[in-house]
Amino acid sequence: MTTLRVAVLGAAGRMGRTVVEAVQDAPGLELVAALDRDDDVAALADTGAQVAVDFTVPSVTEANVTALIRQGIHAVVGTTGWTDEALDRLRTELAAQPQVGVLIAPNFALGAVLAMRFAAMAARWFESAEVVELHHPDKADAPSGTARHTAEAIARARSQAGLGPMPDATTSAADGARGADVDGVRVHAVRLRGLTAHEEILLGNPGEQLTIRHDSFDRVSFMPGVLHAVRAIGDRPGLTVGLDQLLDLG
Ligand SMILES: NC(=O)c1ccc[n+]([C@@H]2O[C@H](COP(=O)([O-])OP(=O)(O)OC[C@H]3O[C@@H](n4cnc5c(N)ncnc54)[C@H](O)[C@@H]3O)[C@@H](O)[C@H]2O)c1
Ligand SMILES: O=C(O)C1=N[C@H](C(=O)O)CCC1
Repeated sequence: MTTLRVAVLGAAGRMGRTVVEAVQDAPGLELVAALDRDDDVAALADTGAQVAVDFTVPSVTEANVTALIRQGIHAVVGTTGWTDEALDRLRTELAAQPQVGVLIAPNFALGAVLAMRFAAMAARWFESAEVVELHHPDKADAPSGTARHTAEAIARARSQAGLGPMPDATTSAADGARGADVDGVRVHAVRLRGLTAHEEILLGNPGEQLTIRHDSFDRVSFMPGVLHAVRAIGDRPGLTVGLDQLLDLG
């Protein structure tokens, strides 16, 4: 079996530390670099890294991934905060390095990926849908990348089914009381000590409710998805958004 040389960016962080351990324990993978703030991503090719995993912060991840692409290193990215404009800039970078693969995924937990898929399947059959995400209070961004991705998928499914705006008679609300509006879907963010990463999708019809809930109790929940992506990304040139694209979900 040939060994795949892997680097981790954000290696001192909560996710980075877990990824470092997972890569060290994974058959067929070799950890060749563990970088954090102040390390030089632009010199990573010197380590022989073939794939780099980025769990850093939204303000630096685009510069990191751009540096990886320019060195011909595949990227598996869990850092949140990506905008459509930033994704377009990556596509432009990738056009000049057509052999390089980049995966950007807001959530690597297999259950979370399925919850998003189930929510998108269900969305067209319900009058109302709202998303509640619940995370540890050390998280920088709100709403979570996963909740944004979920809300966008619900909005897309509703639009494709010809559904209009959801019923909501609110005419007066305190700031934030109705959550953030993501493509017309309300998203509510809870920050609570003791939590890790959780999401509930609430779908309502007259007389019934469907709740789809996923809980990550520990960061090890993200590792099977990360390792799967590390092994798969070299065969998937270009930009891929969402781990579901690598799971053969149909
Ligand atoms: N996709 C997923 O499944 C998933 C799961 C958990 C967290 N996340 C996301 O991953 C990101 C990191 O989360 P976390 O909880 O590990 O955060 P964290 O704050 O614990 O870790 C971030 C690390 O990045 C480092 N860093 C900052 N600038 C850097 C740079 N220029 N180069 C290299 N490293 C740098 C920091 O020093 C820190 O060690 C967040 O955006 C979070 O939302 C995604
Ligand atoms: O702990 C975090 O931060 C997480 N961020 C991701 C998000 O924003 O969706 C995924 C879950 C954990």
